[in-house]
Parts: sequence; structure tokens; C-alpha cells
Amino acid sequence: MTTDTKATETRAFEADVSRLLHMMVHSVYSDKDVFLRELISNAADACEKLRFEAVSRPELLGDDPKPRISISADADNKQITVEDNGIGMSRDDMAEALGTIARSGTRAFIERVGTGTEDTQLIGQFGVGFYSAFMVADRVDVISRLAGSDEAWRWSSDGKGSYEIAPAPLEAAPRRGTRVVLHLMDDAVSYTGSYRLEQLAKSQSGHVPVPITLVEKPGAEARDIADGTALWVRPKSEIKPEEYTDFYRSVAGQYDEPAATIHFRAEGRQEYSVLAFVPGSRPFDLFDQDRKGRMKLYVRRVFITDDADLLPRYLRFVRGLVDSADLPLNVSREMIQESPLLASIRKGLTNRVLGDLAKLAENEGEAYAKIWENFGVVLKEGLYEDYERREQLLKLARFHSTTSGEAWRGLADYVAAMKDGQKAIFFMAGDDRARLEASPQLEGFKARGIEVLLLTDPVDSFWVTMAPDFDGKPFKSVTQGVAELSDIPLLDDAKKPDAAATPEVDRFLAFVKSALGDAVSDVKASDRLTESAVCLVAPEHGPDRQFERLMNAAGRLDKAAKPILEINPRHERVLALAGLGDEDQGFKDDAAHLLYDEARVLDGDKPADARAFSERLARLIARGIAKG
Ligand SMILES: Nc1ncnc2c1ncn2[C@@H]1O[C@H](COP(=O)(O)OP(=O)(O)OP(=O)(O)O)[C@@H](O)[C@H]1O
Repeated sequence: MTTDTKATETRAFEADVSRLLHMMVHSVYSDKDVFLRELISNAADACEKLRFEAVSRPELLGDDPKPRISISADADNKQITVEDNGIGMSRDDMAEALGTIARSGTRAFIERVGTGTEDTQLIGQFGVGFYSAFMVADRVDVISRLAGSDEAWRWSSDGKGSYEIAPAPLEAAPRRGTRVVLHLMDDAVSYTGSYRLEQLAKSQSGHVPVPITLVEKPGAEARDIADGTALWVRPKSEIKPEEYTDFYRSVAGQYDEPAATIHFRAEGRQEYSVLAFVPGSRPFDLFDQDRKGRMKLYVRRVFITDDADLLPRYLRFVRGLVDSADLPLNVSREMIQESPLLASIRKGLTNRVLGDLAKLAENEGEAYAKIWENFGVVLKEGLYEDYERREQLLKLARFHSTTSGEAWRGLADYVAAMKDGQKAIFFMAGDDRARLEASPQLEGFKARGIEVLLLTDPVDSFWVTMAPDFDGKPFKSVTQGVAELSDIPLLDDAKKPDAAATPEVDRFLAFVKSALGDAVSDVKASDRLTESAVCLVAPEHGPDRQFERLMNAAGRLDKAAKPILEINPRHERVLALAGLGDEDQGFKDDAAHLLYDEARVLDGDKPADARAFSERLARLIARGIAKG
């Protein structure tokens, strides 16, 4: 890229920008108001960047040290101008920032809506930054002067594929910072109404930490409409709920109500203020690992970075900021990351967030259930990532279970409802709740009224393998090892099985084992089956069936452990097969393999060998027909 061009240059937008602009211009999105919020947010960011730079280069502030954002309306000329005295942009900055897509949110938006225009309702949710100006303007001019530079540049575009960059005379440019001039479309001229503009700026951006003034018409006096006082330094008792909501919306880029607000000031060895929110719905980038800006770090009200690890990954849904009184201002962003002060803020903040969630869980069950619904799957990552807080996180965890219906169940409630003689917290993991609920492995538990947690998030299989326990009770998969159910009475005593398997059944089990050979690691009589004839379980030690499946799918399990085939020794079909004695070996061999395949199918798998399976089935049908 050349930097010395003094003449006007026309450049094409990056392909994705053109697509985005096309969507903006043809947008059916009804809420175009967001453009102002985006421009004010950029202006405030630019002022904060300058504030940060000026810590080491105070001369950048010159005789204009106070940050300011000014909005001006000019109805006659159908213009709105948003100007700041922030960091400004060089020519290269402009071409980079206003010709490409740097914002992960904007990129995600484009991917989501593809080429269609109906989905542009999502604009409000994603926030598409600067480019949203083209929803209301058919030409946008950006005149900017980088702090400390003696050049100014003018970027201009009608949003139709290309933009121009040309040098701007200094007298027609801000002394420092950026002026964005919107040439409004006819149907957007009403935005120049001073009442509307003021309401919009106040409600969307009233709490950006930079003062905002409004000039209602050319020549009018500038009027203060927001004082730039940082909301988080004000006492809690003075802040109205709607002020928190406005602030949440601007800091989180979310446009719903926060589900929880965490506002406190830590004093003592470390002093810092925190204003953070649990969003009311899932942010679109919840699973975007690279997303920055979830928690911003300020030092004595100077914005430092949105890239500091202020919370562990499993709390990445929390949005807000920390303002430290102790961190040095002039430390590099990289060094801040290493600072022990930051580590201690991180610890204090994490404990506070989890503590507040626990209080909410106790006092406002329904509100907490909603948070869990949105973010439980992320919080559960902490169960294997944060050993120290596992107990705390287990208390926060909520599950569906065989007895909970649609309600969420906490572990304390589970433990309180455990049956006499029940030693473990039972769970079954898999991806589909309906299939889990129909699993044969659950039969013996249901028959005894034992609650089984149904774990359907992939992350579940990971944390349960770390062998946690809760309240002294281990977690145990119902698809693994011995069920140990014989000590717990059946709900319906009439169904009590005759104690042991008969010698014929034992012989039949041995026969099945030799017929199946290496396919299974063992064949055993089951005490977990009451209705079905067979099921598969994993050996006592090692991964359970679901974890094995996940590892296998990820190519991470070189050799899956062979499952154990459990056979219901009381099942009619099993008793009949066992009663066949030593005759009809071929038929019994087919039956042994079909029982194994039946167990696989019940587990959501395919028969081991599709061809052999259909041949066996065909022989069986033929035999049935022959016997009439
Ligand atoms: N008023 C301004 N002063 C200085 N730079 C600006 C200004 N407005 C926009 N920019 C530059 O343009 C870039 C793109 O702005 P846009 O609003 O599209 O995304 P963004 O602000 O980077 O996104 P995010 O809100 O996710 O940080 C900004 O990152 C910034 O570099």
C-alpha cells in the first residue's frame, strides 16, 4: 500500500463489504436507529484509544485534553455529523478500517445471512459497525486527522462498490479526530429532528464514558446531552435499572435485558470496580473462541484493553468491565496479562460471579434456570477446566433427569431424593434425550424409582470422566460396569426376579460368549434389565459408552474397549433359547449374533456386519415360516 499518494484515489471495497453494503441499502430492517449507536461507539473508542496513547505521549492531547463527541444536525442539507476529538485515522487506517471487514461480528453476520435480505433483522443483534451508516445515508464522508499528524484525509463513498480517499485541507478537517458526515436518504431526514436525535443518543449511548453534545442546527449552541460520567463509579443506590440496561446494551452489544447485573467495588489489598452482566440471551459469538472484548479492562477510567483474561473461558458469556485503581497506566498490554495484580482481580471477579450466580440460584430459581438454559453448557466446561471451583460449579449445575420432566434438577435435590442403599449419582450420557430415555440400560433404575441424570451435551462426557463426586457420592454411568442394583428394592415387589440365573441360562451365556468371540469383552447376566433382553455396557474402568463413541468419532480412540453384552436372565426369549439345550447349534449361533446386533441397535449403532445380519435374519424368518 502506498502512503505518499496525494491525489484522489478510487478503490473497490472488499467483496464482503460490497455484499454487506448491498444488504444495508436494500435492508428491510425496520430499526435503522442502530446507526447512531455504532457511530457514537466508534467515536468513544477513538477517544479512549487516544486517552491510552496519551499516557506515554501526553503531547498528543495538545491544548484539547478533554475527550468529546459532538452530534450536529442540518435538516436543510439533510445531514447528520458525528465528530470526535479522538485518535483519528491515517490514510492507511482509513483504507484498512473502512474498506474491509475487520469486525468478527460483522463477518459472522454476513455468514449468517448469506446473500438473502430477509434476515437483515439480525443487524440489530449483530451490530454491523460503521457500515450501518448506509442504512440511512446514500453518501458518507469521513474526514479524519490522526493525533500528532499534520495531514488530514477524506474518505467518501455512496456504498455502491467503491470509495474514494483524497487529502483534505487542514482547515476543513477536525484539528484532531474524526468527522463522519451522513448525507441522509429522503426517508431518513426525520433523524435530523433534535428531539429524536437527543432521545436516540441518550437511550442508546447515554453511558459511554465520553461527554456528548448536540448542535441542533447550523449556528446553534452546542448542548450537553450526556456527561460521560462512568456509570460504574456511581453508587449503586443512585443507578436506575434502565441505566444499567442502557449500559449493558452498549458494553455487551446485546439488545435484550440483562439476566443478572454484577456491580461492586473491591477494596482492601486491591481496589477495583466491576460492572458486569449476564446477558438475557445467548450472544451470537458464544462459541467463537477468538472473540475479544467480552470484558474490558480500565485503569482509573482509562480504557486499556478488551483482550485481558479477566475471567476464565467458561464464564465467557459475562460482558462488562473492570476498572482497576492499582494497575500501572503505562504498562504495555502484554505485560498487564502477566501481572500478579491481574491474576488477583481475575480470582476475585470469578469468585464474585459464581457467588452471585449461586445466590440467584437459591433466591430466584426461575431466573437462574433461564441463565442455565442459555449458558449451562458453557459453565459446565468449568467442571473439568477449573478443578479448584468444581464443587462450587457442581452446586450451580442443573440437569434433566428421568424423573424431572422439563424442570431442571440440582445435585443437592438429587442427593436428597436418593434411595436407601443407593451409593452413586447415576447418569446416562448421549446426544438425544428421547433415545436416552428409551434406553434398555435404564430399565432396572426406573423399576426401582432411581433417578438417572440425562446428560445430552457433548461436554458432559468430559467432566464426568474426571471422576468428580458430589457430597461424597461418586458419579456413575448406567452404561458402565456393574449396576449394583440388587440392594435396592423394586417399586413393584411382585416383579422381583428369582434370585440367580438358572444353570441353563448360565450355559447359554457361556455359549453366546464363545459364539461372539472377540466382538465383546464379556457376556453377563444383567440386573439392570427388566423389559429388554439385552444391552451393552462398558467395562467398569475406562470411558463409558458415550465417551467411547465421542472419542471414536473424533478419531481419538485407537482401539475402542470391547463392550460387555448384558443379557436379561429372566427374559422369555432368553429362557426359551437357554432351554434349547445342545441341539440346534446353528440356530443358537444366529440367535447369539442377533442378540448382540439388537443391543447395538438399541444403543444407536448399526449391526456389526450388515450382510451377516441380514443373512441371519433371513434364516430366522425362513425357519419361522417352515415351522408354520
Ligand atoms: N470515529 C472513529 N475514529 C477512529 N477510527 C474509527 C472511527 N470510526 C471507525 N473507525 C475505525 O474503523 C474501524 C471499523 O469500525 P466498525 O464500527 O466497522 O468496527 P469496530 O468498531 O472495529 O468493531 P467493534 O465494535 O467490534 O470493535 C474501527 O475499528 C476503527 O479502526
